[in-house]
Amino acid sequence: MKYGPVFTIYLGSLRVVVLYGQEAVKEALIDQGDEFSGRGKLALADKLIKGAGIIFSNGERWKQLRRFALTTLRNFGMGKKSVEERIQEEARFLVERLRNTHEKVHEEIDRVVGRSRSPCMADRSQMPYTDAVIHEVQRTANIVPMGVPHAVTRDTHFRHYIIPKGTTIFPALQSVLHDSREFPKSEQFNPGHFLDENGAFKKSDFFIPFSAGKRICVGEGLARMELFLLLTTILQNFTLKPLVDPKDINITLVTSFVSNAPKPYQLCVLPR
Ligand code: HEM
Repeated sequence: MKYGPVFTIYLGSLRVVVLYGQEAVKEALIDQGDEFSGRGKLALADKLIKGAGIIFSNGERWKQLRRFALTTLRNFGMGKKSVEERIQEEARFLVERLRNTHEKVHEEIDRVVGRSRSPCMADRSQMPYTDAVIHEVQRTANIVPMGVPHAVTRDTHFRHYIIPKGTTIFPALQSVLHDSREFPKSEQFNPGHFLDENGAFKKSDFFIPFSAGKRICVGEGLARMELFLLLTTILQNFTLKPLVDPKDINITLVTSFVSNAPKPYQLCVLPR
């Protein structure tokens, strides 16, 4: 089915506007960031969370909670050395307990990090292939395909629409992460989507698993640090071997609530 960049659907009696594709999502969440910074309603979240916490709060309360969260995360050292050390410790702990994503990742880890020390964030810039693999995992296994709902904070002129204040907005992150203009054969897992012809890492404006604009994920820096340090530490020490041929593993994601999760499957963790 072909969708336009802005369309309306009904979830029961709730009228919802969906933003589809990179241009519409960027225009709304970044260029008109203020208007689209409200949080939309989710019946289940209303029932369970009752508007508490950052994710489902709005207005002044949200601003204060967000400021507080960012300051606390910064004080805690998000994206800085102290957290890096804590994640390295966690990764070493994992390694102690456990002792092929791809040979190329192993090769890069052996060349840049070696076997005698823990990987650190400074290594990432010299490991374009590993960085591209992590980006491609997040792109293909996007855990929040429709984004978390937003709401417009006032009557908003967007393209040729007037969107009434309070309307729920779903920025369809999946439509950006799977845009075939940016990611040819977008349904296939291919780290080459994030590499240029010389094998250097290539940034993409279409890579938005953490969303964009004023409500962008507060934990992005921490999550990206964890993904890099945990994956590299595990692969530095182990080869992961599925019990069946990798092409027979069903990687279709299971959707529940607003999130996607991979199906569980078994693999062997072999010391290298
Ligand atoms: C791979 C891991 C993660 C992914 C893919 C992810 C993705 C997202 C997405 C898509 C949103 C919705 C943004 C929007 O409303 O447009 C979000 C919001 C949020 N995330 Fe994350 N997240 C991750 C990890 C984390 C971590 C580790 C933390 C905490 C340290 C965190 C804290 C939050 C908070 C507090 C919000 C709400 C922000 C707000 O409403 O202003 N996330 N995240």
